[in-house]
Amino acid sequence: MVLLRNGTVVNPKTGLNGKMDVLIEGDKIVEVSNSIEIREGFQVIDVKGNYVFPGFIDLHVHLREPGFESKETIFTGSRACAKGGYTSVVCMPNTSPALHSKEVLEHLKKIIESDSVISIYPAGAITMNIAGNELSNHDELFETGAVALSDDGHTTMNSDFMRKAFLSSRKWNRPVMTHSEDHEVTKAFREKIYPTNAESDIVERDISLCKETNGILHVSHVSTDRAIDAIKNAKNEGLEVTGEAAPHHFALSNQTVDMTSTLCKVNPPIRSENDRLKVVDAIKNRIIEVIATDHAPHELSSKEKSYGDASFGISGIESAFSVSYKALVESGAIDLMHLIEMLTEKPARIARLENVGSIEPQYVADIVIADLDQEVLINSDTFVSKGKNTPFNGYPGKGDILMTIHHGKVVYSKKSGRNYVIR
Ligand SMILES: NC(=O)N[C@@H](CC(=O)O)C(=O)O
Ligand SMILES: [Zn+2]
Repeated sequence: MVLLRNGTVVNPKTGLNGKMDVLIEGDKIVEVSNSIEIREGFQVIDVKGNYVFPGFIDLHVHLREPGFESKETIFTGSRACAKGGYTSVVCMPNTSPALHSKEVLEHLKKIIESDSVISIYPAGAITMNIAGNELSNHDELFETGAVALSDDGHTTMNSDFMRKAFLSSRKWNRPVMTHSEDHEVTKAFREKIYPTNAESDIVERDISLCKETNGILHVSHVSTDRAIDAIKNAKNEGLEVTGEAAPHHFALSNQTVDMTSTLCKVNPPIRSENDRLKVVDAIKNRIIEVIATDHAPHELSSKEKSYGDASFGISGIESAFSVSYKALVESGAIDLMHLIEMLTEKPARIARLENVGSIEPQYVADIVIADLDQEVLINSDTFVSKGKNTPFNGYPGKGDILMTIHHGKVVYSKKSGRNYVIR
């Protein structure tokens, strides 16, 4: 039995916010109450002065395996997630081979079982090779454990295939997760920043297909004014449409970073201050309900190229919490409970993950302990991810992850447990 003592528990699902002890037995939480008596055989971790949250859940990460092991592996990526406070993530299918068949998903599952320190749930590809030419077998993907369908950066341009994906989403009660980018528009912008309409047009198309098919849509990394309006209207109409935002879209804008640097090259792009403020506003108003990192690790050599040739993406899982706490809570946009809801309860609900995302009896013991007084200057040299590609170097974050517990086991501890008195 492990007893987390004297911490401040913030748990959006039950509305709990206060000093509480948490008792863990094996991989489950068994008790949450004001004061739990220490009994023989308890391992006590005194977390006085620190916060206790449900383990974070990220609906959009790229862990690169199989196929791109020089960028990240399940081994390195899962440890990077643990260091960021994440205990469950949904990994995107743009691997090689793509996550488009039972065979590939089963192969990935084996790697996860042997190498991962956290829970990793795959998103299956909508089309074979995420190439947009042939549908994958959605039933087979869901039967093999996919929690969503997505072609991610390779937007499914064929509307009929998208219709089929939405019909599968309703049949399996699982979301289609879309990276919205009209390739007909962006192909003319190879050397330049992609325009907002490339995103907004596809979000509008997908919402209308979702409506027509009664599907389930989760819009990934939303970054434009018009996409947000479309999601807001869809929600008002009662459609099952949700949206997520990435830290680089609500914390950075083209006013604050050097947009010619390839470290800022990401899809969708970092946009104007007006778009950034609109994303923050949509978070405040719960039009955007989830924070997802779009963790996209790359070797630095693929960034040390001309702008047009460099890879898109930001390695974001290890900076996400400090950046989000600083940019959203310290700035006064939202309160701590709301931030934790966006990192735990809401993503659990959207991905239909059961018994995670809350600190309550019978839930899985996925827990993160944080020091919210700690300033954290983001420094990619400290990343355990293979991807050091971030525009956040030097960003003055706030809030440090001290310990991450997955299924009752400590999978990350800032100083190998020495932060705490363990008796
Ligand atoms: N988001 C990114 O900028 N990059 C993603 C791919 C993608 O979604 O386009 C990646 O896999 O690196
Ligand atoms: Zn994407």
